[in-house]
Amino acid sequence: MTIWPIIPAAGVGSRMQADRPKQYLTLANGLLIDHTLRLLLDHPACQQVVLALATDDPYWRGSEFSDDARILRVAGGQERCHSVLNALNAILDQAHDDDWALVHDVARPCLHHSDIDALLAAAQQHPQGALLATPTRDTMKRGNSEQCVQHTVEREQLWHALTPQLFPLKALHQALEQCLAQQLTVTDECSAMEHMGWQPRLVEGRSDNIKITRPADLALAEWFLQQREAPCE
Ligand SMILES: Nc1ccn([C@@H]2O[C@H](COP(=O)(O)OP(=O)(O)OP(=O)(O)O)[C@@H](O)[C@H]2O)c(=O)n1
Ligand SMILES: C[C@](O)(CO)[C@H](O)COP(=O)(O)O
Repeated sequence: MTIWPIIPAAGVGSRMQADRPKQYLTLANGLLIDHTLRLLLDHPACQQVVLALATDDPYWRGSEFSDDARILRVAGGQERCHSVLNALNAILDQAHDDDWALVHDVARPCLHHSDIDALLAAAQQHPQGALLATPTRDTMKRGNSEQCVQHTVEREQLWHALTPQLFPLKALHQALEQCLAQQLTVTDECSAMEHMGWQPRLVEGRSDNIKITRPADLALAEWFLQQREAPCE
């Protein structure tokens, strides 16, 4: 059984409002993309990485991993789900039936190996796959188009989906293909598996595994990354 790490990194980072895609911003003395690549490649289960990059990405050559043979580059797609499907298509003929895909956003550089280990352990016990998630802490509201409260959402068993998400590779490929053929909205791999009737395991992950999305996320991520280098680490 092989784990295939897939990193969707072909986004433009529009919500970040920066002069370049957010994965190429510098945090804690390194490119965001390099922090994410390094943490995955340093994990024993990740011998190589399938990296989906924008076809016109001029920044990749600035990565310290741009010549790293452990990275298989594939063309990203219009949306995140298309980038992930392109990555799966690129490796499908090499994959065995018992291989798994571990999909992790490049925009989540603060991931810890302990969470990867917990996810791998959970998936060994749960054939329908698993994803890192954190329980919601706040009272949740559903708003309307006027940004007024429609109702309070029951928060019992309400989770924030994170990444990595870990699924049998060929099942994920089939699920994504079917969802995209039906033009279903798929914002994470778990959504596609749910459409197939699967019930993946929720694995509680660290709340510092944030997705860098908006400018305010940068300072927090910088601090988290600096803590990783703290002597006690
Ligand atoms: N066509 C796309 C869009 C997004 N992603 C990746 O999917 C992850 C999560 O997406 P998001 O945080 O939304 O990144 P962006 O799409 O770049 O951000 P925005 O929505 O603000 O433009 C990111 O690592 C991003 O690079 C991708 O590989 N291909
Ligand atoms: C995959 C994800 O990070 C899980 O929370 C999230 O769905 C990505 O969403 P985005 O809009 O592509 O950032």
